[in-house]
Amino acid sequence: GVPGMDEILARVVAPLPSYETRDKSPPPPESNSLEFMHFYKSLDKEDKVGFLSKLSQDFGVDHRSVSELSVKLLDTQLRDQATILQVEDRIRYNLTPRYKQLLGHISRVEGGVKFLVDLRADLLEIIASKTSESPHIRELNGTLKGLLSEWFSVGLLRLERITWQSPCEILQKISQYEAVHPVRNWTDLKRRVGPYRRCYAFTHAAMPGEPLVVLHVALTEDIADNIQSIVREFATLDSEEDVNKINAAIFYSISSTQAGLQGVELGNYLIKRVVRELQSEFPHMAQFSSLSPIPGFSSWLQGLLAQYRKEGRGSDLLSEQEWREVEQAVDSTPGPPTVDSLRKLIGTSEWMHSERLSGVLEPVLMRLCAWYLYGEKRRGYALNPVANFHLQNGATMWRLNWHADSSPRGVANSCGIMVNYRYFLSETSKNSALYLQNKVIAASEQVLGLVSQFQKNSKL
Ligand SMILES: CC(C)(COP(=O)(O)OP(=O)(O)O)[C@@H](O)C(=O)NCCC(N)=O
Repeated sequence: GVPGMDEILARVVAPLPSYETRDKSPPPPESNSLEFMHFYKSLDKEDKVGFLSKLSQDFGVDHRSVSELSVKLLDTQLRDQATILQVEDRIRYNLTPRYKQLLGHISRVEGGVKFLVDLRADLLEIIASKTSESPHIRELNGTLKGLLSEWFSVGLLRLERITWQSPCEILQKISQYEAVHPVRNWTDLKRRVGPYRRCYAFTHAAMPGEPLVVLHVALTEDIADNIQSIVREFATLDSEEDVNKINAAIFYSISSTQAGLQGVELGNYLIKRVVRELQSEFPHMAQFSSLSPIPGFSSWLQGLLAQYRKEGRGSDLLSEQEWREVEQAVDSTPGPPTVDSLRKLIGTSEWMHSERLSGVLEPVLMRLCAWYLYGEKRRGYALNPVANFHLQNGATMWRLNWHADSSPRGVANSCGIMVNYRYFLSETSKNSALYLQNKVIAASEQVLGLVSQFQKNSKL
């Protein structure tokens, strides 16, 4: 245990005022919140778990009073509506965890909201790492997520466009937070906020100077099919005159910066907000799409090949013709190629530089990748987290792009393939509902065609 923990909790976590005095009791002194924050920050990770367990378990809902009131409600079922509503309101009030009042008080002191965002990040880490399986910890996380969702609702967020004239401390953070295509140097960063580019972030008054989620956009003639043309291109010297070179907005990187705001859907709101911003700047713009990585495809593929080999079904993955082509292309290994030679082939990036080999592998890898994105599920939703994110937003799985990312990371993670999730504005809310409720994936003819090729080949 943590010395002084019980004492500080009993003193600082004010009891829930009685139902009768709920609107009349003054808030506890700000010093209580400040002391709580200071104490918590002084704890090491292990003690934080103990502290949060105690807070959530002993300072939550008074279960006895709720059950007593529930019995009363059963009695009054026969009474008039007013009485029933009264008892229900008492139950509603008594279902407020005692610590929820404390969280509200903390949010009103300087730096309190940021403290609570970081506290939720601790809770999420405790839950994800199964350090604690306590249902009270999960309940505390749920309560805090509810409060954060209210405080960070889209109406209270500020959209900021980041340019080369933005303060250095913001530009530095944009560079540091970039999670998808790491910024290499100042020149690289300058290009990402320069001509034919846009960079937007949501900020919140309670966390000044902190970009909560960052979206990088490329303004292009049509929907980009490779990332090098976006992040590798030498800075275009001309300014952004040529407006008819701008017909499409490509979201090529989005990153949330606060782990504690996971589940608050900031990225989705930012994309929709930026679309509106770009439509007002470029009224004729009609194409909005991501250019997304496919993290996890290569490792999934290695697993699939191993599984097929174990089950002796290796030959199912490729047609006779394709196996022969692979055999000819890798003339080094004697005898007919096996799944192993295919695994070795894909294990390095050599094949990318051989015109012949990549020609042979293209149809195979494209249909396997289409299946990975469209067919592989986790609890019914897309297994790939980036696909799941865009599909939840209502985007359409629109186009797989071969040789889209020739960087070592791109080849290692997804055999160089990237995917466009396209935002057809009139369809996003319908697609999002169909996906979330019925787990239906909106996909284009190209994607569905590749998926059916996989299914024909693998007799799945
Ligand atoms: C993709 C992101 C921005 C989605 O964030 P958000 O919209 O807040 O979703 P959620 O965290 O509320 O589920 C977030 O998951 C993230 O930063 N992922 C790592 C970088 C990436 N783009 O995959």
